[in-house]
Amino acid sequence: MFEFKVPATSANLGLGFDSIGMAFSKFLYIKSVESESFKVIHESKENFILPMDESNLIIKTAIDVAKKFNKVMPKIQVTTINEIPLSRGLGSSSSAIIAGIELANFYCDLKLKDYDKILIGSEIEGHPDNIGPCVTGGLFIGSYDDGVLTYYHSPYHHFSYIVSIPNYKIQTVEARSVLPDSYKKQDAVLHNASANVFVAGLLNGDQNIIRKTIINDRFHESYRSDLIKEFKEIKEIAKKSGAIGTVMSGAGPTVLTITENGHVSAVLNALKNNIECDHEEIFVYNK
Ligand SMILES: Nc1ncnc2c1ncn2[C@@H]1O[C@H](COP(=O)(O)OP(=O)(O)OP(=O)(O)O)[C@@H](O)[C@H]1O
Ligand SMILES: N[C@@H](CCO)C(=O)O
Repeated sequence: MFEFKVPATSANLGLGFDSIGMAFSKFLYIKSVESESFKVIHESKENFILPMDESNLIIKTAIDVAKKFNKVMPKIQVTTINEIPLSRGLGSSSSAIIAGIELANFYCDLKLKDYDKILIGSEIEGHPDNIGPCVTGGLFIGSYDDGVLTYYHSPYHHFSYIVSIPNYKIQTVEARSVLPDSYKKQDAVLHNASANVFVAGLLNGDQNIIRKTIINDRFHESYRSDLIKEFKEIKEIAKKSGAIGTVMSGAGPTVLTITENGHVSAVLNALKNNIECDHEEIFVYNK
């Protein structure tokens, strides 16, 4: 029997497109035992739509990773309890990929280090911003390009967080298809400069820096705002009630609001009173 959990993650944090992510305390729980065939038992209703055989992303990843190391993945039965909503911008696909990597690592004795797990996961996802914090917890800042991975991570204790989770799904591929192939120099320069300062603010817990820079994304949010009809309104209401900043969580439709500690109730109540979707405080998961 092998049991573990993988956290939800929120990617981008606005300016860190495909690079920054944070782990949060909602989990994909996995229990596995060797079996006569590959089988996935879903204990959470929302996951009943997912495959139960080796075409399931968790099992498929485990088989592929074992193969990559010239091993054969033994047949297992996996039972999942999943608190991470599917296709809502909270990193469900990365949690499934990391679960598959952990299973291959355990059953094939691959002795993978965190770096190896993030590298393999990034190869599959194409970017490390959800995969990274799934493995490290806390705050993750990374870059991945053509097999080269570099990252920084650390536990994170600044600020409080609210997620607003609309009741519809957006597939990441769809949300990426609306992005342009290139950006104007003026936009790229503003985004880059703001992102550099934003990271300094993030690492130092400097809310004034975050307030001023988080609004300067030029890479994805404006292109995706037609897909997330609540985004502009959530942002305005959160700002009026004193929040530090509001961003799309990953590829959406979940929206993430950052507030000062002790100020969550005011923002949460304002959101609950004005916008119809699930709003809840969510906590950073530090390993
Ligand atoms: N627990 C799981 N088991 C098997 N497959 C899963 C699981 N969770 C997610 N998936 C697969 O990942 C897909 C969702 O991936 P997608 O990238 O669209 O959204 P997301 O990862 O939730 O959002 P984001 O990347 O924006 O944070 C599901 O439709 C399913 O195919
Ligand atoms: N950085 C990714 C996260 C979702 O997988 C995106 O915004 O498309």
